Amino acid sequence: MELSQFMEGFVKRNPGEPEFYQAVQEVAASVIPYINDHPKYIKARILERLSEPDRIIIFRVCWEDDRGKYRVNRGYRVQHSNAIGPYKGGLRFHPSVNLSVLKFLAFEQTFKNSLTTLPMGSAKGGSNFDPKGKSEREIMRFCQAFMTELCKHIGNNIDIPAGDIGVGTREISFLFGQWKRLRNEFTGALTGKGLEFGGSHIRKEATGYGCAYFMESMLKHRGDTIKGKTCVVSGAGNVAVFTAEKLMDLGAKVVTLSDSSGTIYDKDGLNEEKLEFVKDLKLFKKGRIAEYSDKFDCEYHEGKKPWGVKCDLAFPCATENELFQDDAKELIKNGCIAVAEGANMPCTPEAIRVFQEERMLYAPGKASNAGGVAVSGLEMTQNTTYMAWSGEDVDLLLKGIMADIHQQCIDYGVVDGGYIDYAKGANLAGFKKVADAMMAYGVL
Ligand SMILES: NC(=O)C1=CN([C@@H]2O[C@H](COP(=O)(O)OP(=O)(O)OC[C@H]3O[C@@H](n4cnc5c(N)ncnc54)[C@H](OP(=O)(O)O)[C@@H]3O)[C@@H](O)[C@H]2O)C=CC1
Ligand SMILES: O=C(O)CCC(=O)C(=O)O
Repeated sequence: MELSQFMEGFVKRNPGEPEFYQAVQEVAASVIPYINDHPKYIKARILERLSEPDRIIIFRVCWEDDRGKYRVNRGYRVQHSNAIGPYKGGLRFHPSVNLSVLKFLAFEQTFKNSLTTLPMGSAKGGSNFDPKGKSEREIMRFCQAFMTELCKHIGNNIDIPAGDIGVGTREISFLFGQWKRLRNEFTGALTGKGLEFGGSHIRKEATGYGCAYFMESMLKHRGDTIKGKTCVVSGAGNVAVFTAEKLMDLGAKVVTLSDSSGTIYDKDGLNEEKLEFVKDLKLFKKGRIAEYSDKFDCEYHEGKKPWGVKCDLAFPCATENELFQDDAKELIKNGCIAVAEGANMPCTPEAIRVFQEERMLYAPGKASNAGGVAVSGLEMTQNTTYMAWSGEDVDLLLKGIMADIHQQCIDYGVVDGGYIDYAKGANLAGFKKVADAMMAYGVL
């Protein structure tokens, strides 16, 4: 099988979906040489089947704003694969949400969830609803309207949504409340819930903590450590702040955060007080990161990303395609030795090529940000056994899972000269488990 031939057919079947092409092409480039060596996968058309979602649900979400005006948004759930477990993946509320974005995210989730070692299939969903500037009551009404339709398609052993961009604990709480009301059952059909009603300790921290743990594993494998390193982090949401928190715990200096308006550059580095300010500002008050520079008197670069700042380690934690080829070159010029993706697909293919040609440590999101969904899996286990584990216990399990994912990347990712191609390793290890399950089921 040839990559170009496969992609030609794929693009024809999915017109106008650039993010989906990007994600599929990246995986197909790693997987095709492997399946050419294992023709049973070609005969079973596993790659064609794996790049076609099981099901896509699209629905109208009608709600009333605070002025009594009726509003209409579009809701989606892409149930990509339940080959190795129930559908599982986040919900995104952002004006940029469309089918291409959700299909790429659900596709990526397939390999990520496979890597976690837990029995989870893959999905992604959301809406083009923009939470910015909406009152809490508007957000609640929207979430209730969204769940009124979504509840017909999810459930404990069917599909278990969680948060993503624009969907944090507050939104999950509104969604879960409506689920419970409509279904008249208290089951853990969403993860990322509040601790009082079935949520897991460390879920909100897990994606960021896991990303820092993954970086620590990559550095350790090269005989190095996070301690003393200067780090640039993009974003200022859930993933970014908890990546920064764990990096600081591990002895690093974090000098940037950003949002869609600009970047703060704090030469002295964040500390506990500053990070608490950011959590309150971005996760609760939904303010702008520029307010950090007013409060702590540091540089603010309007409209800029953090990639021009001198650093040892970089963590893109905001959104897809936020780090381009020139940014990658700039990072290398400024001394950066390693990149771990907290976001999904934040580096463009050209940027990744630059990192890999330089033999830098580069961790793809499907490996380095898998800690979030892994702890979601642990939340599901706690819910179904009516248990609540301590934060220490969950953190220990998270560390073990991230170390296991790192090992899988090594097992499948060693290339010429001993360089670890973490992207290839993650794609192949993630692929093999799902593909073998599909083979076992026969023609489905
Ligand atoms: N939450 C989770 O558990 C997981 C999340 N991820 C991924 O991590 C990334 C961040 O998610 P999360 O932290 O949960 O989301 P949040 O909504 O908490 O934060 C998103 C952050 O990214 C910024 N951002 C969003 N869109 C853009 C854009 N188009 N350009 C520039 N900045 C942007 C936001 O800025 P602003 O405030 O201005 O909008 C905000 O700072 C996403 O790629 C997500 O898919 C991956 C694994 C798990
Ligand atoms: O916790 C989950 O189910 C999903 C998290 C997520 O959306 C992701 O891994 O991208």
